[in-house]
Amino acid sequence: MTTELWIAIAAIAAIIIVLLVAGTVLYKRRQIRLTPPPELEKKDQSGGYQARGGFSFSEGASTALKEPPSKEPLPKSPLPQEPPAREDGPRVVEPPVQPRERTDDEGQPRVGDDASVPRDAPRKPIVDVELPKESDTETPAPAEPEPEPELAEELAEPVEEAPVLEEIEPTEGRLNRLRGRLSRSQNAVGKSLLGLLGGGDLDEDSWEEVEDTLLIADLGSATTTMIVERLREQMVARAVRTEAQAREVLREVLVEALRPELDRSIRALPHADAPSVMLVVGVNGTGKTTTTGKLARVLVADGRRVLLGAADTFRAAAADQLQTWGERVGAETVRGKEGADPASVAFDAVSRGIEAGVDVVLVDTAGRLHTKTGLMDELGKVKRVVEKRAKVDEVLLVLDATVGQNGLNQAKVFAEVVDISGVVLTKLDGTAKGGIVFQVQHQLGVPVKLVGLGEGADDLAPFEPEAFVNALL
Ligand SMILES: Nc1nc2c(ncn2[C@@H]2O[C@H](COP(=O)(O)OP(=O)(O)OP(=O)(O)O)[C@@H](O)[C@H]2O)c(=O)[nH]1
Repeated sequence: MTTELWIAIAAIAAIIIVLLVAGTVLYKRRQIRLTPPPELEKKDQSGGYQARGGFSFSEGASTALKEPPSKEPLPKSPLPQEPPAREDGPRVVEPPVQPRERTDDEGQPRVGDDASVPRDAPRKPIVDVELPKESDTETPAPAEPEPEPELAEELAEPVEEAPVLEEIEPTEGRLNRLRGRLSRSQNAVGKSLLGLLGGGDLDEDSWEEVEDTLLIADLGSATTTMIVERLREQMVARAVRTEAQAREVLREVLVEALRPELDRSIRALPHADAPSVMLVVGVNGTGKTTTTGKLARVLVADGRRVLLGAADTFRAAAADQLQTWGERVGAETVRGKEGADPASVAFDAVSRGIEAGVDVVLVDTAGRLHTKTGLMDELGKVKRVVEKRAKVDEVLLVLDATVGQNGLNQAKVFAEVVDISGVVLTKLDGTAKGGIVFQVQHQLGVPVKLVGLGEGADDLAPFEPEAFVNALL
């Protein structure tokens, strides 16, 4: 072999070595390799959902008050009239407005379902009993013999005790107290994300797993794609090399996806000449009545005078339930007869609220609505009619976090019917799919303002993106 040939072989070998080195360097630059921190950090396993503040209330845009109700009769929904009292003893009166046949699809009706019998059927007629005149009460009734003492005890009507006003838990730092509730359900998502992003090389398979984790947590495909793209982009741009850096990027990307800049204050502050008016809407069973009650407590604790309107007239128990919530904090409840026009009850409640000079009127509406037209008629009318008396400042849509995509589809229909201004995500304590928060905001275009984290009276907290993500991670 000649010297030239040896030189040529050596040159080729040198070129191959240079190419190999350059290739490896380029590959390593593109590859995200995370090195674990030198010492394993001892982390608070409970999630650490730390609330920085309490509930934030604001005043809605200025309101144009109309004339008092006597001057402005309701065009379409006259208030249910009491039948005139008759002198000839007790009689049976049919309810003034017959409730329509409603579907009750295991308590979770879906938009578009056909009508069927509601869960509370059959309904009892209302017995109208003539009240004794004042003069009658003074003369003892002679006919009935005195019952035996023990029997008298049994027959005695239970004495209605004045409701005892409850202590309301301070609203400040409420998320902090409820931290365990949220973290129990959300931990799985956070842990698997950190597990994926915190260990070794991030190849295509790892990113697919990240995507799957987000999808399983109910973030939806659009939000998932957006988050994964942003994560990849940020990890490369910031040359992330350690687990701590990865955690920080993940935290920032998730917070950003929750749009912390949105106004999440509850428009509950009164106007100069009228109370603030809030409608609580949503499919039945999502927690509307409970949320209305919890919100009333928060407002009372904040020193506000609250009036409740039980416009869910399809189920007598719903009005009872709301009234009980009101009594527990000393708030008056305006209710109509079962099956009455929800719009007229809502109108009545707002009128009463103006008359009584309260700060805020919370109206609980019915969600047992099955066709979009029915929903439009019902809910649209409630809002229109109420606005004859005062401006509606806030329409809160209550959404059950455990229901997932179906619940979101229903929510979209509500959002098309009334302009919702905020979402309350309930039952976040009972699901590992808290990712619905991301989707709700993305798809409905309104902020999640409150979260329900339990069945307890004070298990309602303001939603704070940063606190939520911190708990997640
Ligand atoms: N775990 C949990 N349960 C909740 C939460 N919010 C409400 N609930 C429960 O959900 C159930 C339904 O709540 P309601 O307030 O009656 O629901 P609704 O939407 O008013 O229902 P209808 O009156 O039938 O229209 C009740 O058992 C509540 O205690 C929450 O944040 N967490």
